[in-house]
Amino acid sequence: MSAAPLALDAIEVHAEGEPGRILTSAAGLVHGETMAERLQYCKENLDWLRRLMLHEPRGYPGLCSVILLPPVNEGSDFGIVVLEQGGFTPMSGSNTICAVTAVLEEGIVPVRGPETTVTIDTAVGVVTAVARVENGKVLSVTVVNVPAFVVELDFPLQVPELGTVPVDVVFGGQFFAQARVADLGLELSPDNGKELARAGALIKLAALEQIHVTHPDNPAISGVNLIMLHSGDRVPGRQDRNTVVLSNGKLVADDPSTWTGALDRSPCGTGTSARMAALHSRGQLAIGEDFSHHSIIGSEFIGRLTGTTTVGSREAVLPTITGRGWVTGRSQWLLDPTDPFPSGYTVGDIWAPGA
Ligand SMILES: O=C(O)[C@H]1NCC[C@@H]1O
Repeated sequence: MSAAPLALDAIEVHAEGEPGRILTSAAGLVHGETMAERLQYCKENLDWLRRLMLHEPRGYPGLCSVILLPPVNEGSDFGIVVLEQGGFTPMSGSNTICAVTAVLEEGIVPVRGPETTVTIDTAVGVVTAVARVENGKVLSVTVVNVPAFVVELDFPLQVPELGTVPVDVVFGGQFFAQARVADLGLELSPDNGKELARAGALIKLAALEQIHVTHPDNPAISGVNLIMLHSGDRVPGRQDRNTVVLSNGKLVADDPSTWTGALDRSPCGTGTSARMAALHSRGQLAIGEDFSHHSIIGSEFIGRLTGTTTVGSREAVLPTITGRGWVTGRSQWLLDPTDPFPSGYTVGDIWAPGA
């Protein structure tokens, strides 16, 4: 008799265009008492699972995923660890919106009223989300994110091919380097996706070498993870827009021309949080003001800063992000013991070498 395949249940969701595969039965694979220990366990032991889900033949370059976990804090509904193409991450806005939409619409967490508050443990702290629900349908999710803070504005990053690119180094749940797209001679249009992804790859390679950042309260969270290209100074009446370039596998330092990143299809929740911290620091966004942030496909998150705080010795802001999620499918993913690709595979036509 042959051994049974590994079976993982999932709810497929997208938040303003960004796909998130919510794994509802993978918690048994993750160990650790705290969320930080669980994230570390995933990084050290479960990269095969990340690649199994996100790579071919079960995944695609634009896909993210989330492992739903039992809560570690009293009063929390569940915990999350996020699987992105570049690795495991502690927090993600679009993926939190996907997870909250999935658990409420599929009855994993009960709907407690037309405004249901869900409390989520992450490795960067407790995040709450308020879902507006009508007849079982989640209309929108407001994520009350962890504090966001600026590390440095206009850091002069030396980027091969692009020259000196001023970037804001900012934390919004993960670390970002954020550049004005005009400084790269590019425009934020879906048709420019390849050029934007390539510029993001070049900036990320440079950022990994030249920018060294660590979260003051959580030394395990370090290094620039994502690159945002944005529309620049906040100008009244002009639409604020951005794209975040997601690492698609390993960056190949000696041959960035082969790199094939994917752009976040949503306006990026952690990126929008970080962007609001930079705008606030520049005097371009007040506490309590709505910040309408559009993605490369024109979808929108509404961000808002609800107050200020400190993180370590840094001034920080308290961001919320509101967006919508839609369930696109229910799935069960199998891994047969005889499958010759137990952690999927990638091919250089659509993936980075070494992904
Ligand atoms: O919304 C966000 O924060 C994200 N979307 C995909 C990658 C980032 O984690």
